[in-house]
Amino acid sequence: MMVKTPATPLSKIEKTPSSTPGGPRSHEEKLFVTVRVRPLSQKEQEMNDQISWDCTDEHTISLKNLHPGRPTPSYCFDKVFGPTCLTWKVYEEGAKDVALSVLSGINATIFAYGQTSSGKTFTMRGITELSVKDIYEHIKNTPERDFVLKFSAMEIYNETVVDLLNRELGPLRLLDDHEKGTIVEKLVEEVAKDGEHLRHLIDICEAQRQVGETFLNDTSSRSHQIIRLTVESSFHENLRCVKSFIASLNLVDLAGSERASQTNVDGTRLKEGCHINRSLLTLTTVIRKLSGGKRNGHIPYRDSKLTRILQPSLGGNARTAIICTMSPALSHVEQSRNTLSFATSAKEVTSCAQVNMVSDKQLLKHLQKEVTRLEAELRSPESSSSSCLKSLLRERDLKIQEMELEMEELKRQRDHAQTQLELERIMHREKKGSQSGSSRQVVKCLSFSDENTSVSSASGLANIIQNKVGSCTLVLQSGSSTVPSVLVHEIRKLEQRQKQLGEEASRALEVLQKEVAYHRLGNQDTAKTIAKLLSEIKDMQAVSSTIEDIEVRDRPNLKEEITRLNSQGSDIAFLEKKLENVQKSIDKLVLSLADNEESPESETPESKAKLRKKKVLPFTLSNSTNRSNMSCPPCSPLSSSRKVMEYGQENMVLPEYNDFVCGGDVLIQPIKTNTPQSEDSNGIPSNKGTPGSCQSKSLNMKKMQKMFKNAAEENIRNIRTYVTELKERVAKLQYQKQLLVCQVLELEANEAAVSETVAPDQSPMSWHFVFEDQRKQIIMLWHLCHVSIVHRTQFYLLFRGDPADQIYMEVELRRLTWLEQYLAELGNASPALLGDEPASSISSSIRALKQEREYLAKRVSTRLTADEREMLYIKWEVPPDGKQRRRLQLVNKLWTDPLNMQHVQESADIVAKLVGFCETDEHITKEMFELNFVPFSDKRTWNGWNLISNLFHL
Ligand SMILES: Nc1ncnc2c1ncn2[C@@H]1O[C@H](COP(=O)(O)OP(=O)(O)OP(=O)(O)O)[C@@H](O)[C@H]1O
Repeated sequence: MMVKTPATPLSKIEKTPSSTPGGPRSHEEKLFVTVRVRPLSQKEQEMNDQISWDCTDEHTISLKNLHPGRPTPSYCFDKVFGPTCLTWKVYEEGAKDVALSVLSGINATIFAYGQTSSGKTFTMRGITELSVKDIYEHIKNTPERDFVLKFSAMEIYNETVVDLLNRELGPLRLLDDHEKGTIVEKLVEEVAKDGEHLRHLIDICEAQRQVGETFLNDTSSRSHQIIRLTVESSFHENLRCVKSFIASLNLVDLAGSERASQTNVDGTRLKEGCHINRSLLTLTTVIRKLSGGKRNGHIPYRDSKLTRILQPSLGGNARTAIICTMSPALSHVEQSRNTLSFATSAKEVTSCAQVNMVSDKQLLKHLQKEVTRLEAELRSPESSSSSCLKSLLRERDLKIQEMELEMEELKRQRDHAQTQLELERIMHREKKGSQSGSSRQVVKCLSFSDENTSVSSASGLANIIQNKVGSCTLVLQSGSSTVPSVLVHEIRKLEQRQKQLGEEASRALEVLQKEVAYHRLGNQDTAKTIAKLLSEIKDMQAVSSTIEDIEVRDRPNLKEEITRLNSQGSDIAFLEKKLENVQKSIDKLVLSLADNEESPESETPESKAKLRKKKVLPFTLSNSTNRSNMSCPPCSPLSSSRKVMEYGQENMVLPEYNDFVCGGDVLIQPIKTNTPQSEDSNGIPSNKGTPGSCQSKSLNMKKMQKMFKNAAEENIRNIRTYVTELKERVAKLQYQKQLLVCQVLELEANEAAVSETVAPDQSPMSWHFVFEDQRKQIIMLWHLCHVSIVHRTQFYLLFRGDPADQIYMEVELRRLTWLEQYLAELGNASPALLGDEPASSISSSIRALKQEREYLAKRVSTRLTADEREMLYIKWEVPPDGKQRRRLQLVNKLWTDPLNMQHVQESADIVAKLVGFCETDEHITKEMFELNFVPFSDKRTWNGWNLISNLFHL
């Protein structure tokens, strides 16, 4: 079956093999990388800053030739947008294609990267707005598909993930889901009703975002923001849901990638800077590693929350567009070059997007969820469907009450007529007694509805009846005698009334009889469904017990166990299929029960509408909170129950239902409405089989309805409980299987890691990359953990990338990682839990570092010449503020910018000079770093080391 392509032209998407019908196929493509240069800002203009970049053509950007004679670096990208370029163009040419992939079931991510104030937020706002507009436009133009849009948004601030729709939730955890990858626990997902609602949600998130003022940007975004639009779409053919897609579009506005020292940061801002840059450092590392080919060893996605969340977008199952923003100003040249270098790496990264079709299994899960939700709704007293059922029952009760009242009225009128007739008879007898001898006789009034004996035939009577009504004397004379017309008229009226009463009573009775027959049919249907359910459950029991048998067997080893469990997959799938059938049957049962309760007479247009709505519910794909139009059509149960209803309404044959027994009681006796009425000894018509008996039948009817309902509900309850138990068993088996798979994977991973450490199979080139990477991480961790700068210097200068350094690097990295986590935990723990001791570890480290700097500052005058000092003061921009302060200021600037390798190198050189360390010093050996951080203790040779040992006694 062909999937219709979207109406809006999605040129590239339609061409990709991934969007071709017939199943998900992956499509490899490079990340789409563009660069946007903003105009000079007001501040930059005021400071007479120069424009230092040329957008040579729409793919190339080059640094202006400031030093004639030297070569000018230039960079090529998928697109380069100059300062005059408007956002809609950036969207059209740099993001639209990727963004709209989400409509074809392909994950997409667009993110903006660049230093603070380079225009990331400015650009992403426009891109988000235009994407939303196009997505809704597409939905409007594609009526053959049903769409549901879900919105969520999060912020990563200081390595903490927060929900931007509900900050109250506090920090959110990241969980690993074997199907979906990393998921953010408890992240609120809101269904967007329309474009306006979506924009409102985006505004809420904007307002919630952490913004702090930095030197470069008055409204600097200090956090990474991810807006996620999840699009579910399904395509229907002949009222059947044929294909469903699900994909997410991530719109990511990263925090500034600037160097901490450049943003005039301290305190809180500095801490932010470290975290922001740590995330970005990991992002850079990930991109760099991916750009070198995926086989280039381990990709450290897990090193930061940002990269964990964006993992699928970084070389995974997503199409990705990166917009790198930059300032044109000369003062930001270094940062802009960093940005361009990041963009250059990103260009080489390949992703492998595929169409995400909702598999039958997922659909089944979804439907099961839906069933559970509906069941919960049914159980809850306030649920909509149960209140709907209740109102139907109320309607039914009212109808019955009305009918009972009507019967009462009919009975009353009949009694009244009989009394009148009786009265006339008595008067007639009196008259007869007083006029003995005359050939007069009382006209006998006839029973209800008996034409042969009706009073109408009395018109030809020859008898004279005299009666006195009020002031009139009514006389009926036989033969030629005259009959007063007023009396005849009265009698006819009575006759007519009698007849009407009889007819109305018959009609009322017929209605009740139809209802009874209708219930009987409904019951047959219910019984059939229950029988079918029981047989299905038997099947399931058989499969389930087979699986359980296998479960208790001995397990030779994990791998065999996995193979065995995999072979059980089909059994589990069979069980799941069966479960689905049972669920459907239950729903059918519930529906047919509801149908059966619906009397044909009480089927008002409103109740019909309710009924229709109810029938569709179990087959709706989305939950009730989704104002979804994505529903599968009503299926088979409806047609059968509808047939029953039609039969009940039109073709009902009044039953031979003497045999209709419920709980051993014969509930209804056969009633023959056209049987001639019998008379009692006084000639008064008998009540048996007359409308008078309808009241008691109506009561029986109510009783019967109740019994029906209770019995059916009890059955459904039992079946549901059983199905739930089976579901739990299946889930347990699945869980055990996953657990075992995880164990095996972990074992394999450990084995691989061990073999890698023992016998590194790395080329010198790849070791060089690993070394660089690890060194950067170590430098960042030293900074975060307030490690002694003497230690940093010694380590930095000793380990320069020799392959033999690998083990030392590994050990240092592991220890620092542990240390950082330990400090972070201390930072997060409540003071009550900490007591006095550990909290002081952090501050004592900071104190020790301060003392170390003071100690080194004292050595500035002894270890450096006046010229050397002066040069350093100029180079490190230390103003002449008194001797001691100047020296300390210089030392305080050392080792403060962990991202700037030049700064790190120069800091290390100065500290080495101050402590008299040289790499060839025979007392300082690499071995001393192998097992612990407390190094060589000979103070004579290495005066700084006594401080270091304090630092690591945490
Ligand atoms: N292309 C552009 N045209 C005109 N003005 C721009 C452009 N890009 C950015 N700006 C302006 O520059 C300023 C900084 O932009 P923006 O806040 O988007 O930077 P940012 O990179 O998100 O910064 P931060 O990382 O600190 O949040 C804003 O006043 C914005 O309006």
